[in-house]
Amino acid sequence: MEEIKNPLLQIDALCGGYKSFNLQQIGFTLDKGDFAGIIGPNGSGKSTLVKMLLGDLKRSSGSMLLEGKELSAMPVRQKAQTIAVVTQHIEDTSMSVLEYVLLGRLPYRELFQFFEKREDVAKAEKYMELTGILKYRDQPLSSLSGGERQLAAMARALTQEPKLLLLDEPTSQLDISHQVQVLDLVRELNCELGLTVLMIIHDLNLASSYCNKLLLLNGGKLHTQGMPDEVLQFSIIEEVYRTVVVTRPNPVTGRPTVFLVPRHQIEKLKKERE
Ligand SMILES: Nc1ncnc2c1ncn2[C@@H]1O[C@H](COP(=O)(O)OP(=O)(O)OP(=O)(O)O)[C@@H](O)[C@H]1O
Repeated sequence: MEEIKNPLLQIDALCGGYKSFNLQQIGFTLDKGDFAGIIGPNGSGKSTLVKMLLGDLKRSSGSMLLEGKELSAMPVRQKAQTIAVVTQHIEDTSMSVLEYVLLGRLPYRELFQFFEKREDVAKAEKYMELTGILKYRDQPLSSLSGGERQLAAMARALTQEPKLLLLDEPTSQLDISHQVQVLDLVRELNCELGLTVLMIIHDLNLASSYCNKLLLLNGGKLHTQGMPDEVLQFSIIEEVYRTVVVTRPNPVTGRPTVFLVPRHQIEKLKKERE
């Protein structure tokens, strides 16, 4: 029986960017419940694509539909309730962690509502607990480490209870245990609540372990898209990243794992490939 698809985000022939760099004819669909990863070398256009989805950067052509409606025509408040984003650059503010996380509830405030409701605080505390930062509730955000701030930003985005969660390198400053903790949490929300996730991630092995769909960008173009084992093939990675790699299935998950090959070992690999 064919799987029933339920598209949340449909991107078609998307073009645009900066004077010296353009996204070219980007097209992909995210179905509800997808956990998709945007991968690609430095400067390939990953952040440019996310900025365009957020409306921070104008496209020159193409369409972006969210639940069938053009994103740019969506009222700001509705967009803010639907899409949440965690970027790498997190404010260095003296507001408390709770106050910061509560910003996620702003799109839900009613006119003339000056204070958050008790249910908003309960939601903020729930996601602070889940991200492991509830213990810093009343501390200034600026007193947290870079990784802890990243967790606070994640709690703020989840407090927004969006349909689409955009993550720009959510694990870049986290140690391996926090990387797994955060991605496990995102996966739980993805599986249990059907939250659709689109995440920029450099670590190909984390991308492989968590994502069901990968979008590989190269020079502003979508080079390959598909399931991890369709995208993370050594010939594709070598062409796009211009470095020698070996791929093997992860012994536990069966998903492809990418191993780097240092230059002094390349001769050995060449012989094996002969
Ligand atoms: N504000 C800007 N003005 C002009 N050019 C920019 C701007 N931001 C990015 N670019 C250029 O656009 C190209 C793509 O950048 P982008 O940040 O989208 O890449 P990326 O894939 O996210 O890279 P990285 O992995 O290094 O974060 C780069 O060549 C970059 O120099």
